Amino acid sequence: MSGMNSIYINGQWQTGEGIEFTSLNPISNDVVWKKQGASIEQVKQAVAAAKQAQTEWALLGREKRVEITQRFATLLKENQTELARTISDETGKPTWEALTEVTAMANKVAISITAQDTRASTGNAYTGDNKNLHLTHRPHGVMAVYGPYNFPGHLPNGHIVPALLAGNTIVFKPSEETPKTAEESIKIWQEAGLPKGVINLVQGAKEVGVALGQAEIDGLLFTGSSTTGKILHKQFAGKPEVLLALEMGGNNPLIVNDNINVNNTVNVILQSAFLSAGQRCTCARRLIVIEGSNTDKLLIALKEKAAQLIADHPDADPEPFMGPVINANTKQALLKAQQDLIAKGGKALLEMTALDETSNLLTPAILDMTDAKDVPDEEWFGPLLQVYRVNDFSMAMKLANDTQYGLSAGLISDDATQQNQFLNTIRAGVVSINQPTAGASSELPFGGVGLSGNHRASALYAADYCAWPQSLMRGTATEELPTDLPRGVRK
Ligand SMILES: NC(=O)c1ccc[n+]([C@@H]2O[C@H](COP(=O)([O-])OP(=O)(O)OC[C@H]3O[C@@H](n4cnc5c(N)ncnc54)[C@H](O)[C@@H]3O)[C@@H](O)[C@H]2O)c1
Ligand SMILES: O=CCC[C@H](NC(=O)CCC(=O)O)C(=O)O
Repeated sequence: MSGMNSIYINGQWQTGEGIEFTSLNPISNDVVWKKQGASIEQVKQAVAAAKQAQTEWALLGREKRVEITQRFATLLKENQTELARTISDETGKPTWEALTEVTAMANKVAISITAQDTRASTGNAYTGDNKNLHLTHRPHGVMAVYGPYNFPGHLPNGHIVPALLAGNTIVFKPSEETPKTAEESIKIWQEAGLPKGVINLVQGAKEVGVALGQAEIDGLLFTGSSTTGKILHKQFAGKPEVLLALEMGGNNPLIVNDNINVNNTVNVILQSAFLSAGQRCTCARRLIVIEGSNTDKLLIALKEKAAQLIADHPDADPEPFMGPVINANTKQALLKAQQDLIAKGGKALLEMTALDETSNLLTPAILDMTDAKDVPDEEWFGPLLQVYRVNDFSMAMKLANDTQYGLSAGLISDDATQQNQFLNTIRAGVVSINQPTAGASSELPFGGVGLSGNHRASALYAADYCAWPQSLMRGTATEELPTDLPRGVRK
């Protein structure tokens, strides 16, 4: 494979014939990857190759598909150091965190196999007594998978593995920020023995995403921003035959009761808000504190410990808590968002600053927005936490649900009544009690309501959107067919 090959179609690496683009290390600004993306014609070829390969892949049988995905998991473990290095190079994530991402990718295989067995079996899934009834699940066909930059390995993998197990073929369009991670992941699939055409890779920015959405695909599995998700949703209106799964962002609330252990609570808040420099879709964006004797103590301790979080390059010594944000535009947008929020009446308990001119390392921001006016209901994807002080739990719940999104939400409280009310009334797909909001489990469904998703949850439930159920009512021999109609026939 020559160095400039960037596109993988029908088992062959090719030079891209589209727009050249670059992925930069977000700390050093060194070039990590620079190649041409796919042309519209290459996108069409990738979809055609996936279509061509699909029937044979589905007929190969589940056992063989399981075997190949398991080999992929083994190879991920064998290559974890190199793949984690690339993830860190492209995203700036600490090495420890990039390694957990590769582990999550490998673990996804066993979880997806079990999920498929229990939720969308390709055998007979009917469990009743009627011998004539059968239930199985069939693949959709060609699935387009769109990835975000924040988990460039794990999140696309969470669509790809279950889709392949179900017998679909894939055209993968990764984030333009993280092409090298995608390239290396595809090479691992290649080594795992995936037949040609079963997985195809088209690199590029938005224009490649648009072209893929206009091609003859049977499903589109998207993880990314609500802005892009809404565009795709409009684009697929009137196309019920295309499966659309949207995993999008959130403006996630975290409620904290007053009667809590301050030190431990601070740790949960920091993990919720600033893990991955706030670049997790489940990160808490709004901290809602119920006023009481601990409030001032909690906010002072939060500010002090947040100021001690180390933002540095992936293998710095001492080890960093977090890395940079993804690029210079995002860094500037976050600094501007902070200014705008302060202009709306926010008070900086801890101000976000750029650590230097050239890298995209930012320190965390904690803004008290209690007296601010007209605060937009927006997701700022970075280390920016808004604080709201409220008088009681019912005000906290009202504010928590005052969002068009509904991805994650958390409560820190030992009060059983509050816990119960929270669970019964919070509008969010991924909820936590006395646990960080970020770090959701792959062993549960993962997805949001409102603007955060379209009710096609991923992780454990990805098996559901990767296949459609086929119900069969099977009679015995034609000889056994009824000799007459049961009623309504003139004799
Ligand atoms: N709910 C989840 O599971 C989840 C997980 C991770 C990230 N996210 C969200 O993703 C966002 C960060 O990721 P991002 O910035 O890479 O998202 P993004 O929406 O900018 O990009 C996602 C993908 O869509 C492509 N794309 C962009 N515009 C397009 C268009 N008009 N048509 C077709 N494709 C297009 C991009 O090239 C990329 O591959 C955050 O909002 C975060 O909350 C959600
Ligand atoms: O950035 C969005 C994903 C964040 C991550 N969630 C998961 O990994 C869900 C589980 C899965 O998809 O397997 C998190 O909550 O940290």
